Amino acid sequence: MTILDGKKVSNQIKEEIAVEVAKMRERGEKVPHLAAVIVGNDGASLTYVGSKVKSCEKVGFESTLVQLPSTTSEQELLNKIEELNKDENIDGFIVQLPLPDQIDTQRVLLAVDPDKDVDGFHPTNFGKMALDMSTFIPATPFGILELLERYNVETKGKHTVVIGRSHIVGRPMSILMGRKGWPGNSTVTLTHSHTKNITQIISQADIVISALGVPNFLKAEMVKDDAVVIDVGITRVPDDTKAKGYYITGDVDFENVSKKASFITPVPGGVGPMTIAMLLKNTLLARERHRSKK
Ligand SMILES: Nc1nc(=O)c2c([nH]1)NC[C@@H]1CN(c3ccc(C(=O)N[C@@H](CCC(=O)O)C(=O)O)cc3)C=[N+]21
Repeated sequence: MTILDGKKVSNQIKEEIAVEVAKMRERGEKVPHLAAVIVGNDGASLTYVGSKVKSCEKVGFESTLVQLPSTTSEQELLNKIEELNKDENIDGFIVQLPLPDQIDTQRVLLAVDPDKDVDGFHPTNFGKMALDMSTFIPATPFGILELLERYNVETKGKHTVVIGRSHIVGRPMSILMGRKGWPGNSTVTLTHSHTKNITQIISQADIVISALGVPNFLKAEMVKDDAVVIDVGITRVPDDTKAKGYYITGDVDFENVSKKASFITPVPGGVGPMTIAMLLKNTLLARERHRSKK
């Protein structure tokens, strides 16, 4: 069994990006600038955005954190997005999800300039991804592909079962694993809350990608021997004995599933850190594209 060490690989990727940024500086070029917009003060969202900003500093990017109150109206957020779209200094930005109820997420995602959409959530970019055109691939699926690639995991002809059809993980992952090339060329089954015989389907999977958010959902008896197991679930479980008052767990019963799997991602330290590294990679790409356009 091999652990797909997202922490380690994400640090390697950040080092590679830092080298590129240092070259940009030496050439006297502008370095990439990422902005993150967060509405409200959800604890987990603040943690993620905080680590995105910290990672920017680590690789030498410029970063801007835009914090708006939870009472922000949709129009106020759209105005902020327009400002970021027009700001020549900003190469890419993200609007952290989920957004408060008074804001229509679809309208917000449509307002982001596709050339600055480093999350890859705009329909233009999502469509390009599905059509194998060059674009920004959503960071979490991109991170999973990168892990499979760096650990030389065979995906061709394999049966990949994706659990969960969210717009930011399950849906794009199902498209990417079935694309031509590697990592891809897989036969994909996308499962969700209305899937019948889900345990039977999972038992046939060579590769399982669980993006459900239900702790301990995936148990050892559900996966076949030597399966590749990717755990995208991240749940904070309240626990008074921990310093932070909670611990983090994935969808997978790691202790037992890891005994059966050929490759497996841990939580924490798996897909999460890869997500951040790939967001930085997309931002570097955005900078390079903006430069070559001028
Ligand atoms: N517009 C937008 N883009 C996103 O990419 C996006 C988003 N909204 N909303 C929420 C999800 C979730 N997400 C994570 C990123 C890093 C970790 C991460 O680094 N996790 C650490 C643990 C961090 C902790 O202490 O909670 C780990 O797994 O090791 C987790 C989750 C990005 N998302």
